[in-house]
Amino acid sequence: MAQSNKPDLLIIEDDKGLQKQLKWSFDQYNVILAEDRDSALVELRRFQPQVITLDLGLPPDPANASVGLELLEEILSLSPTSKVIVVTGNDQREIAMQAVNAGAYDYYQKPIQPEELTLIIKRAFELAKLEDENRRHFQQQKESFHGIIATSPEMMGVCQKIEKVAPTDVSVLLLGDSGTGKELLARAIHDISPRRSKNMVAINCAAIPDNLLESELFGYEAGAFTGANKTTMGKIEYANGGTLFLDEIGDMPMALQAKLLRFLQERVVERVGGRESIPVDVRIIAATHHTLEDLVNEGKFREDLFYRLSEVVLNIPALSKRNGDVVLIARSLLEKFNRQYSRNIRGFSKDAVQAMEAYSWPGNVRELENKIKSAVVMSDSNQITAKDLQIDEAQLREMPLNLRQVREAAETRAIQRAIVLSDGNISQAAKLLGLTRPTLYSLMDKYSISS
Ligand SMILES: Nc1ncnc2c1ncn2[C@@H]1O[C@H](COP(=O)(O)OP(=O)(O)OP(=O)(O)O)[C@@H](O)[C@H]1O
Repeated sequence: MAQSNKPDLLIIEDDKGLQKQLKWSFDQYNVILAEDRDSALVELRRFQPQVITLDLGLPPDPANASVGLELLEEILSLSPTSKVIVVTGNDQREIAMQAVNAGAYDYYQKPIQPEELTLIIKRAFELAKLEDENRRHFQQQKESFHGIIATSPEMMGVCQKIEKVAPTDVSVLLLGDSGTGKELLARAIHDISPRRSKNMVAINCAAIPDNLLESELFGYEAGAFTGANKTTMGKIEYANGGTLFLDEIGDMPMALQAKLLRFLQERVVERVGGRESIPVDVRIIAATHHTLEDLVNEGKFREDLFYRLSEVVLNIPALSKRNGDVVLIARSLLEKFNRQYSRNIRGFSKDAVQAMEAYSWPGNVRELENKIKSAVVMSDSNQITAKDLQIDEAQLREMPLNLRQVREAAETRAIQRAIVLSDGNISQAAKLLGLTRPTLYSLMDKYSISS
């Protein structure tokens, strides 16, 4: 069933006639009806509506508000951000106040006038939206470090290193597969550095033909070659005072590597066809998905340049190696594309979350970005499903969902690490793990770990 982008409104009402009337009156919302406690809880879990109207007189005892008040508590504990408007009988003001005291957003006394109730509902939606935006904003500030969204220890470590290295002028080499965020990280380094008010200039050494790369980097004088009509500054000069980001440095031709090395040693550029030495002050950040040592061994990359560029090396882990990051980044991307394409998709279905966690993400964050963008544009529902993400099932990693298996794998890893860190000293390892020696021995026995 195709669903609309209308906001979900859950109406909990046991009077069939009234249900019909309300559904008809509120057609600007996606009205979900529930007639008793059980069906209300099912729909609440399914839709997590921002606004709910709750008639306190529910079966099995519609004359009494006790079932309704209990349900109100359950709703608020399951979905604390939902705005609940309680509906009571005309003579039940005291009960209505009790409900508001318990956390209901507002109350409305029967008989229902749809226009009046519409106003209260509309206000509740506006407030819910505002609160939602504030929460997301706060959450994003907490989780985003200069645009880098991360919660995994692996990426937290990278961010900490970036904070340390940024204020200095040392050359940084970022190593990681395509789409892992190398350019984003380079930008973060520039943004935190004292050079932030000057340019960060990025050049992709793999994307520019060899014969043009030199003039792109170093600039050229008028008449230096056919078509060089006027003297033009190169990227290095543009970055003066700021940062030069050399992406895919492993693809730089050997001849140019020599010229770059000379620049790094002397800190002056000579434009193509020029004689003047122009001093330039730039901080260099380079990145590659190649293993540069291999290229050095194969004679394709200069060893002396490699050492110049790699004063600090940061390894950027693949997305599949970042514990907990995929769903976090996916949520933030969903927000971004909802705004960009004026959609109102509320979240991801359970199977989408499972598929995202089990997928190997060979294209890393860029692939995640593409999949979410396409799902946001194409989805007919208010939730993104695994099918919307078009995740290739053959690429799903085996992920145990059985908690015992997960715990055992985690315990094995922690014990192995502790033993390595304490050089095989079991007393020391037990201390690190917060265990007694006999307990550690019995766990090592259980998981067949030797010291
Ligand atoms: N941790 C992250 N949080 C949010 N967005 C991210 C993150 N990492 C990467 N991205 C986004 O993913 C996309 C790809 O990142 P980026 O271009 O920095 O990767 P890259 O490693 O430089 O890729 P390539 O090697 O292919 O040039 C960008 O749109 C970037 O903003």
